[in-house]
Amino acid sequence: MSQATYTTEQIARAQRLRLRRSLLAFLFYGASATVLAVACGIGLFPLGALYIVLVMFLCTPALFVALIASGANLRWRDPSLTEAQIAAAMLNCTLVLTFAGPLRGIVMLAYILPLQFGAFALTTPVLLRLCLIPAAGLPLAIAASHWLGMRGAALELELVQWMALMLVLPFTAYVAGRLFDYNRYKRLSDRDELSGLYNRRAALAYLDQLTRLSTPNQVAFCVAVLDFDHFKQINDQFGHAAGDEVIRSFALLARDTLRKGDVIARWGGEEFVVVLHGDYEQAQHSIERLREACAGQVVEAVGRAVTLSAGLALHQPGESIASLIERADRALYAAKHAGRNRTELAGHTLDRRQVGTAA
Ligand SMILES: Nc1nc2c(ncn2[C@@H]2O[C@H](COP(=O)(O)OP(=O)(O)OP(=O)(O)O)[C@@H](O)[C@H]2O)c(=O)[nH]1
Repeated sequence: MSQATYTTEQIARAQRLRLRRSLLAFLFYGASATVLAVACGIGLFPLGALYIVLVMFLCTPALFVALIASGANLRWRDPSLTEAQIAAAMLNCTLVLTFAGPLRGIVMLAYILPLQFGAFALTTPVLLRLCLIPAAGLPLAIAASHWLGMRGAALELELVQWMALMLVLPFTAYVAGRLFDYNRYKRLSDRDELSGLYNRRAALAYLDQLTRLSTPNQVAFCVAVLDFDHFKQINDQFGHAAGDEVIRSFALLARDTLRKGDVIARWGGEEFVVVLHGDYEQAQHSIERLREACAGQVVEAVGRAVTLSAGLALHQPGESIASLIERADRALYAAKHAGRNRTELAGHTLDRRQVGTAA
């Protein structure tokens, strides 16, 4: 598999996610439109304004969905268009506020909602920059509504409400931005830089959690230790960068091949650990599928497939992580000895059974 091929796959996956998120905006706008329609029904929002707002509420998410579906978003610095979508939602909120009359005091709180979508995705400075829209937009909406003769509260009250909003919004932006920082830090500390997989620390934390669950409730899980065959030769023959490429393409293959819920981590060097849920048979199936997929995937940087060997161990109730890994490691050693490109099961006794062989 070439670098270009899996980059395309990654982009397609990210685009699907972005599209799903943008489609969710229809729900947000739909719910807001329903509230406004009710307000209109009881005479608190003008019908003519409702039509204008409905058109905007339909066109705005449709525009973003079209940009993402067509791939035009990929030309943006942030292809998720998160900042643009939040800005658009805030502008729409300003439009509603222009016609909100006596409802303005409560409707202005709706500025907080789009900001929350920026949590985990945008930094505090960007979120604070977005707060400039309500900071300037709300006074403009108030001025326009007074000019249109649709005033809500007394100007003094409107001013105090605006000031209160200016207190709440930057604080919300700050908290949302901190969530982004936390998320980024967590990703950096849990992930292996080269492969993008979980690192050893994250895998150990996950295993620790599982072993705690496993003892009283008998949650079955297995651990596999995987290791590329003759990887030193790959490095010696094609160079370290090509070796890195093998690791990267394997990481992508593993993500696509393993079952949902199986967790793979780069244990170190060219060694990986997979935590597999279910019993021995199911785990064995999953690892064999991965091993076979790896053996069948030509890595462009080296012009051939690179095989791997695996050792699989079923966690015994009360067993420590170190013992579990050691048993899987011993099974891996046996797989290497038995000729590589195969999976060996770690028996609870000394008896080990070969379960997969090279084609
Ligand atoms: N390119 C690259 N190579 C690495 C990395 N980490 C470890 N290696 C190399 O992986 C190789 C592992 O070699 P060995 O432990 O001898 O094992 P092997 O050649 O795979 O042989 P078997 O495991 O017995 O099949 C060494 O040459 C390491 O330098 C890495 O991040 N990138």
